[in-house]
Amino acid sequence: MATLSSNMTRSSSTDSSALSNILVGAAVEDDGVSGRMPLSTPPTSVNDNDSIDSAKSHVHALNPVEEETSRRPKRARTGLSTYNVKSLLDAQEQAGSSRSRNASGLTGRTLVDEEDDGAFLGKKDVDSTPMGWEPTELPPRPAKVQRRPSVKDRVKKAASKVVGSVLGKRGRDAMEAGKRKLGMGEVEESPKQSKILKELDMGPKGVLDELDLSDDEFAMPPPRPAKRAKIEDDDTAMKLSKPTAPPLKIYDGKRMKKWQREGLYVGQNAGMDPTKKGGRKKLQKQRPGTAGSDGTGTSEANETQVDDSKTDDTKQTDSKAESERTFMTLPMFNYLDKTRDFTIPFDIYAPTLRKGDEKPKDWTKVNKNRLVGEAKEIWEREKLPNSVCVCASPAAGEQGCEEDCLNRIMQYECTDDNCRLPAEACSNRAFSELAARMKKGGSFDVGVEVIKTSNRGFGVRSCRTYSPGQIIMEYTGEIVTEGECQRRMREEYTDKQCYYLMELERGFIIDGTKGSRARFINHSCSPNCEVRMVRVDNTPRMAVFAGENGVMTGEELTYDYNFDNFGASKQVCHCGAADCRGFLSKRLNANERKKMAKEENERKRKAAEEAQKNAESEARKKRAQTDRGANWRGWVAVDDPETKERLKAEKKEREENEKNSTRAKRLAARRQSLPAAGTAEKPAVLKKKNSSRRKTTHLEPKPTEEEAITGAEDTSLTKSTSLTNTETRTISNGSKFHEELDDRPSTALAHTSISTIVRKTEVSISTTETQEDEAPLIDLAPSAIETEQLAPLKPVNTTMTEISRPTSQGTEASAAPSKHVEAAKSGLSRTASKGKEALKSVGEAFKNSFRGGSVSSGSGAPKLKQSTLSFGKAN
Ligand SMILES: C[S@@+](CC[C@H](N)C(=O)[O-])C[C@H]1O[C@@H](n2cnc3c(N)ncnc32)[C@H](O)[C@@H]1O
Repeated sequence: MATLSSNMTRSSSTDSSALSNILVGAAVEDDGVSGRMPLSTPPTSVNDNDSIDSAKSHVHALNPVEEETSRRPKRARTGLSTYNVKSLLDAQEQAGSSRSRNASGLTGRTLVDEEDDGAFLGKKDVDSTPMGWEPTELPPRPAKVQRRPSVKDRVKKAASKVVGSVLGKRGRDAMEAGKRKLGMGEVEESPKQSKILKELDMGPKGVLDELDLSDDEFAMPPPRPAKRAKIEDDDTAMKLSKPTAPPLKIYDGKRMKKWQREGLYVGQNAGMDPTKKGGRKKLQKQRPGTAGSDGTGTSEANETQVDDSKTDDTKQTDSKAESERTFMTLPMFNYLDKTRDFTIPFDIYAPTLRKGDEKPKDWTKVNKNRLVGEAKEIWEREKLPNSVCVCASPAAGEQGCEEDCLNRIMQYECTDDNCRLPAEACSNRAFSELAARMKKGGSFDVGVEVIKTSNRGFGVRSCRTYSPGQIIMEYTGEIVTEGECQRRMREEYTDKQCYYLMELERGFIIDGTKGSRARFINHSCSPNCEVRMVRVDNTPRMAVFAGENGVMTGEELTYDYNFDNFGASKQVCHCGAADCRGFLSKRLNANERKKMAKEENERKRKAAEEAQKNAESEARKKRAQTDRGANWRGWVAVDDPETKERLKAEKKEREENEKNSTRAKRLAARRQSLPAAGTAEKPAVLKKKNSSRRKTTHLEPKPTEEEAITGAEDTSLTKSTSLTNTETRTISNGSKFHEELDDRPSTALAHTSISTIVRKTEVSISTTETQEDEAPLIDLAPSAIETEQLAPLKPVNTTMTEISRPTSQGTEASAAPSKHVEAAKSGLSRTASKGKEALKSVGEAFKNSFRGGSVSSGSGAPKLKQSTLSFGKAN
């Protein structure tokens, strides 16, 4: 067994810190090198597997068998004990637990403590080893171990480079002084800066307290210089600093919207929502009167020049729009489980078709017009001579061939043959612009896509912005004659819901069934596009142009179909415009609109009347149903003889019952107690001479159902019955009123009397007229009318005087009714039931007497004197 020496050695085979095999009390005899004392160095690192396994090695060392297998150098192994490094590590941890760890996660401290200025492992540390030995003598101080500088050290070093001579002095005062010394000048501290400096100043060991923290370091990093911004001289710098925007055009003294030529969202501002109708208006409000180029090419020089003319206002608006452009915030976690609507910022929204979006079937895309059949021959014969425009060269930065260009007015596109201006200075070359765009062929250049709408089939959406009047796409298809078009409609398209026919010019029609995307453009009464014909190289072509407000990215393209409806049926319009005409119909001029409005009003009035009538009849039906009561069994066909029989029997039974009822008996008794007709005393009112006329009107309830049924069989009888009953009922119910009437002509009175009889089922009006110079009349005494509790009724004398009326036939005509009146009088005076007949004849008499004679009044004309049918109170 090897003995332990008080000397500690390090394996000579190691010369790095990683090699930390610590040998204690090397056995000299096994060493092979007698008398040579090993160098004693402390372990330098515990980050060494071999070291960690040293305990194991120790065991091995004690075991000669195992020792054979060990790979350690024989010199180091033989008869040596090692430190239990693990224990040492534990001890070290305990001693220096408050110290910081290095990047490897371990303390980074060695047994040579920096704080102790490199002092060797002290007694305290050695005590903690389980070796059970005491160092008797400390070896000489070893050379300082080289180690990697810590982060802290490196920061300090960096700081020292910055502030140079002030290194070592702590505090900002010293730093400022140093900076002054270096000629860096005084720097004003911002509040944020001073706060951070204060924090860094804390404690005597503030690591960063000597760093120079100027305002620049807190500010946002400066924008990256443009790659090409290698500024040669001041002039170039000036030029580069100017933004390169498309030129602004001044129209009517107002600036208009700026339309750029590149990018999906050119000309659109942040904050606008192309999916909302008000978006564009809002945008225009924000930027009133801003103008822009029409999207056709202008030179860079022009752009710079026009930009110079930008007012401060425009610049401010631009910078505002710029500042509005914010990044979309990241979703917060607590929003993930909530569903809510949000608007995607306009420049993130990409109107692109997605997988699975419905695509039109039965569509053959044809991007060029094709002449079909007859059309070809006629087409070639009808070539028109070319016109030439005389437009002057435009001023710098402007374009020529504007609104007053002859070619434009004549619907000709300018070409090198008919226009003297160079292409880039001419604004009337829409189709050539379109051709250039289509040649590029990118989705931005094509600029539209076909989408499925909710209620109008397919439609077309813009994938970019278009300036007002800018060409969007050509309407192409097969060019056919009118005859061929008719034939196709009759024979080929009978089962089609949509036609894609567009009149190109007189006699020619473009059938877009096989055509470009333009055929899918839907109608709107308030459209954002228009379709125009333009002759290009003498060939008429049809194209869709942006309307006067331009078109925004994502908007659906629409134009006014101005449909001529040949058939009676009109298609309902779903454009959703505020001023929608309601149908896919023709646009009307002012007069036509007026006429249409009038007709529409009339139609509405009639519809309202009809509706009211219907409502009334419904209400009547309802009322009748509720009035019928529980015994109502429904309608029966009166044509059915069985039913008729049954109804008659029922009616008879009812009448019998009524006759035998107590009420009937009471009424009969009352009737018997009345004085006989013709012998009744004069009512009080007759004694009173009254020069004024008085009219008493009784409102009568509607006829009962029974009466109605009876009425179907014998109208006149029903009327009479009704009248009699009415009179009786009216009085017994007390539902009455009377009104004082002014003097009125006797003819009117005659009318009233007639209406009393003829319209007896509705209202019964009995009129009393008293004239001083005439015979006494029978009337109700006022007291009787006003009395609440009426005395028992008695038949009263019905006196009717002769009625004379002014007719062309003279007195003969008036004599006729008087006969009937007499008859009625006698009838009435007998019994109440016979009175019905009498009244009927009276009615007839009146009717007859008025038939065929015009009523006139005059001093010599006979007067209608009196007509009274009344029941009065017996004295
Ligand atoms: C030239 S096509 C337009 C493309 C069509 N939506 C499609 O799916 O093929 C015309 C037809 O579209 C429909 N349409 C267009 N605009 C409409 C509107 N504003 N309201 C209702 N239907 C409309 C009508 O059926 C019309 O006959």
